[in-house]
Amino acid sequence: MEEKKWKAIKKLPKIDLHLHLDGSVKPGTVLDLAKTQGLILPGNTIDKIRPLLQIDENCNSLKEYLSKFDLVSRVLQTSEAIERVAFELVEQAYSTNCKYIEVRFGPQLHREKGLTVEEVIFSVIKGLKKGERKFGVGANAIACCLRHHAINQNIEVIQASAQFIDGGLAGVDLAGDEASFPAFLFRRIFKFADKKRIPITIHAGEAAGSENIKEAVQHLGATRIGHGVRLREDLHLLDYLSKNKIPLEMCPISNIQTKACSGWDDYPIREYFDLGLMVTVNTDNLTVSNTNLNKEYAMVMEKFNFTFKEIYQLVINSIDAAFISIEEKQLLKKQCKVEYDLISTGEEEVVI
Ligand SMILES: O=c1[nH]cnc2c1ncn2[C@@H]1O[C@H](CO)[C@@H](O)[C@H]1O
Ligand SMILES: [Zn+2]
Repeated sequence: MEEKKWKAIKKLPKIDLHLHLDGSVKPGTVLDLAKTQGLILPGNTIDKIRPLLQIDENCNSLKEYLSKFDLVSRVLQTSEAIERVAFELVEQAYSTNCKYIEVRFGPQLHREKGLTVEEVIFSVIKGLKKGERKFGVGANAIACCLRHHAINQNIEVIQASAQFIDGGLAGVDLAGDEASFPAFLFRRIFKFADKKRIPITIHAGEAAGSENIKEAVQHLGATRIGHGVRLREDLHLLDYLSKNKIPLEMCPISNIQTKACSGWDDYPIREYFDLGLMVTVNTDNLTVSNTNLNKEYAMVMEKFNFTFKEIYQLVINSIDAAFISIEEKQLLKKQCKVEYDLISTGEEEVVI
């Protein structure tokens, strides 16, 4: 990419709405945590541990991608560790000039040493808020139900989440192996979340077809869709999402790695944007996908010829899609506009 454009992308104020905590732990922190916890990992240098946490170009499916979360999970079983990685995630966001993040995690995945669901959520929020204060990056949590977990485990997540709503938790999600567990299996769980008035986003149309997106918006109460790459399989549904401004949290680099489509040439982000869908750009997992928000935006600009003005529209879409109040959105928009005006003429061109 041209140096001038890359500089502009780095300076662009950005938002990340789809970012997993466990998939974004720095390799050095994994080593550090293992050392303090007295755990022996299959590698004791960053060079040895990084490939065990990161997907390579041979990844063939979401299922394979998800296997990269096993190792990191071993060090994320204490309140201190969880709080630390949440704090560091805000710091990582700050380093790419990201102004607001929503961080998702599966509370049930951090209970091997006896933490309660509430304690896990509390630790994540504590770390995020500490980071928010230090780096000036807004940060809220999203609790994930897992597709392979029992109903009562997922109900527990919703129940606990309800206690933290407006106290640092912005919503709930459904994550995990989409190909093996279709969305309709989770109606009861998300009816319950809806009843508790918790905002809902659902991973759908990533490793399975558009029927999961339909189910998510029609029956699970989703007001946002995680990925939604396969929405184009159902044009009627596409029209519905477009008319109702239901945002897609697209994660380009991860979507290519998990084979949500056959490759960059086949990635529908430009098509969706032009059709008026509320497209947003996100990272998914900083470590597993070896990505950051600058890389994601640069990729979109380069591969799909987005002008700088269109790129900024993607940022505005993210603010509109965020699970925050109208006042908070207005504040973020003001903050972003000031920085955007410094790097753009307002036309297609970029000025630095
Ligand atoms: O792209 C994805 N699709 C579906 N599930 C995912 C993705 N990335 C991560 N997770 C799952 O969400 C859990 C909580 O963060 C992770 O442990 C992983 O299993
Ligand atoms: Zn995800």
